[in-house]
Amino acid sequence: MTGPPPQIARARTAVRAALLQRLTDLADRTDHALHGDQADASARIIVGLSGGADSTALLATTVWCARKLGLSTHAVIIDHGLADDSASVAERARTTAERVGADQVTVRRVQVDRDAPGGVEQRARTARLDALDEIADASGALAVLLGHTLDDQAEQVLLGLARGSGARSLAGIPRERGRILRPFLGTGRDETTGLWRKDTRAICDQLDLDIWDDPMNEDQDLLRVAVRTAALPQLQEVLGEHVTSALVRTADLLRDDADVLDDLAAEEFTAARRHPSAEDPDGTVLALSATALAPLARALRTRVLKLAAAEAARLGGHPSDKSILRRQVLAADSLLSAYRGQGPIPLPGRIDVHRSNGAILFVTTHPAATQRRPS
Ligand SMILES: Nc1ncnc2c1ncn2[C@@H]1O[C@H](COP(=O)(O)OP(=O)(O)OP(=O)(O)O)[C@@H](O)[C@H]1O
Repeated sequence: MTGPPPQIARARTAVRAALLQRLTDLADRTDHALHGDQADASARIIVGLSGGADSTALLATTVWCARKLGLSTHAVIIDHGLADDSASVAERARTTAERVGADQVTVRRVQVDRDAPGGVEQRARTARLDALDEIADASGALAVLLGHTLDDQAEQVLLGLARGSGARSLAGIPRERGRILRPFLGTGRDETTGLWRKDTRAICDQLDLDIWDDPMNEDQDLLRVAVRTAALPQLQEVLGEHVTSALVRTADLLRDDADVLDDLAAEEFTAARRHPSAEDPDGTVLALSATALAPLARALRTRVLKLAAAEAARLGGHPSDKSILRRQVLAADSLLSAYRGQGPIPLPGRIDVHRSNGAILFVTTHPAATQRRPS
């Protein structure tokens, strides 16, 4: 007896591993005993289906694996309403989902404002993830699976390098965040545990599945398209075919480093934080001990400062979606590493950072909070 083609076998291993890991994590957290390999038969796995090759291959594989594990599969197709034919594309995906045997199929229309400032692509993504989240909440889904591939990962790392990003950003797209899982990114142990775009296409060919190539992919996210169609192929020509695998490996190595550094920084942040003082009973001024932070390595100091800035913005009611620029972090860090009476240093989220009496103070400049600002 011959087994399935290698791409299908690899996809099954990847999806099964991701689902089992999720079930184990949930069982550890809730102390629910798993009955061998089997879980609650009504437990749902949502698959985000665009109708493209990646998510179609993911759905077909998930239906197969979920049945073996006693789980049910719910395909969710988000219609962003951005193209004239978006409803018929969604219906086409619904037909495919029914054909591969999804237990439930939902098409959800979302509103995406085409004319608002900022990228329409980003707004569509946010609306899509919000809708998936809402549907997952409503059905109590155990996991939401997305079809990102190793090619997406390599592109993400290259885009990060082009921006001069640090370890967290070069760690790329996470395999798992809460209930969101991306099984085709593999386990991280080596790239052969994941799937490339050519593999998902091969799976759809082998299973004779109808797939839809999004024409908007070509003009929406221009930088990403340039990386996909020009930069990466050229890099492969000059440096060798292996370059995409190498970029994926870089993401895996840096994710390990970033995880350790972020954990350490969170511990240092907690240890350096001073409790609300008499002058600031509401705790809207966030204070850190400068003496505790100064001896730390810069990689830790800057992470602690970023954590503090995010927390201060939250306390002040101005969580910022702008990330802090490197030069802003270094300016704040100079209050620790090269203090000569400088400051205040402005940061996103309407924060000013001062040094005073052996403390680094993050003060929100929101009018309601300014009244409580220390002198
Ligand atoms: N219209 C859609 N409906 C449901 N799921 C979708 C839709 N579009 C994309 N997805 C899911 O998201 C995955 C990634 O798609 P794509 O690469 O187009 O998104 P992206 O915008 O890069 O996503 P991300 O922001 O997560 O990186 C798909 O494989 C699929 O699982």
